[in-house]
Amino acid sequence: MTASIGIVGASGYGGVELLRLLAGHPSAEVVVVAAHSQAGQPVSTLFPNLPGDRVFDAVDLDRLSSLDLVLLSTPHGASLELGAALHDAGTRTVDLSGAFRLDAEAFATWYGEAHPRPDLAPAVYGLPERNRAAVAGATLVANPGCYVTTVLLGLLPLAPLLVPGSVVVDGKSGTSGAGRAAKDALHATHVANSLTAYGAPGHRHTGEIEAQLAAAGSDLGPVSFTPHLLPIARGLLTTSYAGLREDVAADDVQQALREAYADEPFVHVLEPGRFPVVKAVVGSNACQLSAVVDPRTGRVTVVAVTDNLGKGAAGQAVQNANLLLGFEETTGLSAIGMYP
Ligand SMILES: NC(=O)C1=CN([C@@H]2O[C@H](COP(=O)(O)OP(=O)(O)OC[C@H]3O[C@@H](n4cnc5c(N)ncnc54)[C@H](OP(=O)(O)O)[C@@H]3O)[C@@H](O)[C@H]2O)C=CC1
Ligand SMILES: CC(=O)N[C@@H](CCC(=O)OP(=O)(O)O)C(=O)O
Repeated sequence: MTASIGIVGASGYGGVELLRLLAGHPSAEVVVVAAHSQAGQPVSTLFPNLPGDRVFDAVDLDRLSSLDLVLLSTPHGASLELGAALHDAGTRTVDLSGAFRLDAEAFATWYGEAHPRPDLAPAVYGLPERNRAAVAGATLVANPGCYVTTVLLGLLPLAPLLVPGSVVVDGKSGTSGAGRAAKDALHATHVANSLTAYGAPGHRHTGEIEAQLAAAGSDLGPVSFTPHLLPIARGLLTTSYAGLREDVAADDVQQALREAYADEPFVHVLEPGRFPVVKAVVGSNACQLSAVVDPRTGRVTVVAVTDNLGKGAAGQAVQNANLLLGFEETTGLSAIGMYP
């Protein structure tokens, strides 16, 4: 079977990565590449890695709802509208934005606006390593945030071992995490040879991390999260610190991680003392992580890396699409990272 796929937001960074990945997918045909301001423009003008004469389509909901699956790689405002309409039409949809990741109350807190469709908030949370059965049966899937994916893959297996209120997360992202729209702070002259923090306290991903830890049965209370902007195009590294409960040994930490990911194709646990490298996962759907326990402080430090456009966005969206369409979960995602 070949599935007909539509991408909305194809002219953005998530969109171009979806196009790249799906070009290598044996059972998916991308029949709609919809954009907003770029509709009518040749794809290759924006994205030289996609030569040819294909032109960005305009958004046509009737056309989209006739497809096997739609990927929304749009700002959350557009996703709120399109995701709800596609859900109501019964069209399987993966939304890469934050529109449907939180319940309505948390959405209002972290996004500063009322959710227009509380009945869809939250949709099925598309972290396959935790939720693959629910994803497979869903109509609307909320793809997790890039920082959140990276943090959760490290913290979720350890959550029962941690002290509530003790979680501190430091995240660092390449500039493609902010999307294609030119922003002064992302200009090469600001970013190159530099490093800065932003958005703390109160970055939206804080609420998503807290909600997912609680949904997994480990309400660890408020989390401190500070993101930083790395002078690289893509790739993301998170360092999470948390206090360990009194009777937890360093071996318990390693065992929890190994057990959680023994059979996972995309999550690789490194031995303690080996730290993951961003470059090793760029271009792939992988997450690499490792944890070390400091007996002096009683805290664990978990370091994890992903490609923000891979496992942090488009790669994970393809993984979710495979589950929704009944394909092998890894289809089209076999590329390993580029190194050096
Ligand atoms: N970049 C990343 O690493 C990650 C991004 N995300 C999320 O994925 C989504 C896409 O991000 P990203 O690709 O980086 O963003 P970009 O800014 O690069 O792209 C946004 C896309 O949305 C389109 N768009 C804007 N407004 C509308 C609208 N009203 N209707 C239809 N399409 C619209 C744009 O079209 P046009 O250019 O033609 O105007 C463009 O194709 C966002 O919600 C983002 O938060 C999630 C995880 C990681
Ligand atoms: C570098 C950079 O600016 N990163 C973005 C990543 C967030 C993102 O992409 O948003 P969602 O995953 O929630 O949709 C930011 O911090 O806002």
